[in-house]
Amino acid sequence: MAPPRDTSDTTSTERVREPIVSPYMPKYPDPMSNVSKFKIIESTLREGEQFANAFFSTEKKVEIAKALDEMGVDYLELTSPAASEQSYNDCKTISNLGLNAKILTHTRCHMDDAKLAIETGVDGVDVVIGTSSYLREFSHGKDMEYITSKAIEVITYIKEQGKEVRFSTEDSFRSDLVDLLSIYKAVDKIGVNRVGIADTVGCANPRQVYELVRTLRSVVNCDIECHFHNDTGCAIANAYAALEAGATHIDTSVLGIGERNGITPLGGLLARMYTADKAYVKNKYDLTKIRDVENIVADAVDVTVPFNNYITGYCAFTHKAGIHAKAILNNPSTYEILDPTDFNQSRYVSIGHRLTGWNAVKNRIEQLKLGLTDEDAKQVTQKIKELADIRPLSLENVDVLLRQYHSAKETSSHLSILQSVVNPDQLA
Ligand SMILES: CC(=O)SCCNC(=O)CCNC(=O)[C@H](O)C(C)(C)COP(=O)(O)OP(=O)(O)OC[C@H]1O[C@@H](n2cnc3c(N)ncnc32)[C@H](O)[C@@H]1OP(=O)(O)O
Ligand SMILES: O=C(O)CCC(=O)C(=O)O
Ligand SMILES: [Zn+2]
Repeated sequence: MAPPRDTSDTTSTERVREPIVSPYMPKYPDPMSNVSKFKIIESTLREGEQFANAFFSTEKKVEIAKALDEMGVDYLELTSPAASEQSYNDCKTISNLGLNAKILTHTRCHMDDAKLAIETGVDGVDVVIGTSSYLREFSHGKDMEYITSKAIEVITYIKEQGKEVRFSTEDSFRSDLVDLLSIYKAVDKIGVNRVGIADTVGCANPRQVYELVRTLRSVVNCDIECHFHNDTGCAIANAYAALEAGATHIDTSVLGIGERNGITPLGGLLARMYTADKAYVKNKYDLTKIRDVENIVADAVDVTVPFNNYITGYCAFTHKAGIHAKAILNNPSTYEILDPTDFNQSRYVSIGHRLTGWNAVKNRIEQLKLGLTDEDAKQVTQKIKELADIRPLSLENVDVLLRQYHSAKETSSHLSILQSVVNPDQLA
């Protein structure tokens, strides 16, 4: 049994933890799995610009690019230079910042776009074209034969310019498997750096992702990038399944912003991967910067960080029910898989409500150094519950109650103590 821990401060983040051995990790690691050596292609400045609210000035793009670079993301993907003159200039500006992250831009499978991309000085080009029957018929109108020969022409050109190149099939999960494997094989043969799988409409589930990536892994030698939309809530799980199956790169955006309801969020992916390989994630990425990056982006696109956001949601590390609170105060690992201190976040134990328990209240009494007994803690807990049945209490309300109980105890007989403490209206 784990020994009890120091429980002194409900907001303290300085606690020693047991090493966490996840029961879900395979006993014998799969050599094809990349959960311990993945790379992040951060696409806030490409996919994120496709979010309905997004308008990024050059200055804002530079600020976001620098913040993501400081966090340690491997790549930054930028909007196509074909989109507008400013987009073209922004590719140049960000390529010239001298960041550690490699700079990519994202283009159609077209020579004109590829040439523009090269002009901007990016490190690499992410080329994409739809292969599903929907997109072949209603988007670009090209058949697989045309797509394959155009892909070979564009990839060859980009490689000749000494740049990194990735070829991706849009709407991969609604594309024909034979078509997919044949085109990936063809581009792998001519030395593409990565192939990409895209769940453009967010229809895939983790099992389908695992199967497709595993199959592809046995067909190509190059790296495999994956891009998941979140329409049906699987974007993080799909990214994880892809890495387990052998994908090497995952696309993210800050807060998941993108077309419709977006893609795999950077913070959510890091939370998931931290659980799988804490050392890799902590050493590679500066997790303490997640909140700052999210605030910059939330502010830029005029949204608030969701209350239940991974890591940074306002209640992500708040424990409420009495049973949870007691155990958390003894050992945070009981109800936390993420250590808030690793993310520069604080843990809170909420006590001003009807679900509270005397152990949590006792912890607060100790913090306030009121020197009450366990019996006192139990009695005052009952009073908190009584008041909180009418409305929740703030921590300040609870503190007033505890201090009043403490002074009443010093001056009154035991039985009158609880009658002398405030009623909820006085706590307002
Ligand atoms: C799933 C994704 O998110 S993919 C990335 C999406 N990103 C963007 O669209 C970037 C922003 N886009 C733009 O600024 C514009 O759409 C541009 C500059 C790319 C093209 O603009 P326009 O020339 O006015 O064409 P429009 O947007 O109406 O239609 C897209 C054109 O690209 C073609 N096209 C679409 N996808 C591809 C592709 N992957 N490869 C090659 N051509 C393509 C279409 O056939 C169509 O060509 P058309 O002019 O012969 O009809
Ligand atoms: O280039 C890619 O792989 C992904 C393009 C995209 O945004 C999508 O298909 O949703
Ligand atoms: Zn997308």
